[in-house]
Amino acid sequence: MHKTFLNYIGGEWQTSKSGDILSSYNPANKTEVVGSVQKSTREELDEAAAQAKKAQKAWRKLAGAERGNYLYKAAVIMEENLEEIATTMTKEMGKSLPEAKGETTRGIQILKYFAGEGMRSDGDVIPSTDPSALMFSKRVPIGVVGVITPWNFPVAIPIWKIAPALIYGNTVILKPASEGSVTAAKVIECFEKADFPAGVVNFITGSGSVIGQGLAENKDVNAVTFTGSNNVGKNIGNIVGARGGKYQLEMGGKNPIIIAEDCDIEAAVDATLSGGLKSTGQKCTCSSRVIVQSAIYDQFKERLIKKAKEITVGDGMDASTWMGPCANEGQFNTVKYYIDKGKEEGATLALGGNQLTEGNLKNGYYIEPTIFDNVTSDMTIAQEEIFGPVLALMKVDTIEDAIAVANDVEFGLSASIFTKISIIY
Ligand SMILES: NC(=O)c1ccc[n+]([C@@H]2O[C@H](COP(=O)([O-])OP(=O)(O)OC[C@H]3O[C@@H](n4cnc5c(N)ncnc54)[C@H](O)[C@@H]3O)[C@@H](O)[C@H]2O)c1
Ligand SMILES: O=CCCC(=O)C(=O)O
Repeated sequence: MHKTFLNYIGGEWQTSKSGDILSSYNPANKTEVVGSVQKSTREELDEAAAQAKKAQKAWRKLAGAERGNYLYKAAVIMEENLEEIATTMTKEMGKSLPEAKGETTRGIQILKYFAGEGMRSDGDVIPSTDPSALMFSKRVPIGVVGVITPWNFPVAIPIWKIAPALIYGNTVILKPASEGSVTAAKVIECFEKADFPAGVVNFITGSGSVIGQGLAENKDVNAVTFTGSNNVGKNIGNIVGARGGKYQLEMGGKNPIIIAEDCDIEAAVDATLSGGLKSTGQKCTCSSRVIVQSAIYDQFKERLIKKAKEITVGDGMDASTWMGPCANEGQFNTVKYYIDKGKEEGATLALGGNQLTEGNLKNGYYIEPTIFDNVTSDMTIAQEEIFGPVLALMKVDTIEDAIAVANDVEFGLSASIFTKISIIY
């Protein structure tokens, strides 16, 4: 029997007056409901903002060390619940259980790090030309911070936004992506158990266009921190900026991995598969453009395909699974769209490209590890973020060409290179 989670506003778990819920389904087993959350209204968001504003007055006055104690306590409670949180994550968005445990551990470490931040220097003394002047900078809270997060890292991303905001005396309202909301609710339960004062940590679920947009528009929300897709992020930045609020946007990527001719090919193959296909390619940092020097192109491609064929695809809860399903139906359809687009535009499908339907796989959103060959920069699959298990192999002659191809996209997020020489560019 699955559980329906409530909003957490002003220190109380509350049912939405809408009477509607949103359910999260297991992408490895489409008919299994992992849990449900509230489909909240704009009025409930306004209430959360008012509560957060009220609570911030006292929260900002606590010593940093005292705020740090709350964060540390939440981290310890999360540690006690690590297994449950990670299992929920795997069931809700499909990443393998070891990856989900790794992410939960990362969230705990981030909380502990920021707990310590309450005892570290929070400013600088700056030399002045006037000997009688004391010039200094000091970090001060902004007020209420709205936190809008995606589904691909449903623990680490909310925490890496919430923890720094809280330690400096801000209060927060978290609105997670619907497809990661049940996992996020379990994290918020740990914050509740850590006894944060009412209104310091608030949690509200619902659609992006109502609750996400509402956070961007609400004047009591002094800053918005967002991670997600480019279009949504740009819209949020415009809305918050227009009302004089502060905003922070972390968005998509189309990241290159350069394979130089002098590299250790086995190490480069392993890194390409891990960087491109772990979490089913659903990372902003996923290295989806594999730029290979022509001298080793065929050798590298052959090794890459051979090892990619060995990848075990399945339910993230199975110990033998290396790669899970796409996180949801929308993402599954997007990946299929880009595979068709790659074929249409003349890239050669060197491996995969199909839905997997054998045995239990038929119940989930599974796509084979997919490798395209002969990809050029003008193709859509070389320019747009796919967010799926699809690698694009691109052949270049020189390192200079490789760097030019690597830079030939509108994105700039992460990049890697496999070589034995130092490159100064
Ligand atoms: N740069 C990074 O650190 C980073 C990290 C993780 C994910 N991402 C990016 O996130 C994307 C995948 O995540 P996603 O599909 O959840 O992204 P998304 O943009 O669809 O959703 C992100 C969040 O925004 C909310 N939202 C949707 N519409 C909104 C609106 N009109 N106004 C306000 N909020 C709205 C969603 O409900 C969700 O909480 C990818 O592009 C990926 O690269 C980036
Ligand atoms: O999806 C974006 C976050 C990427 C990340 O944290 C990672 O690759 O570990």
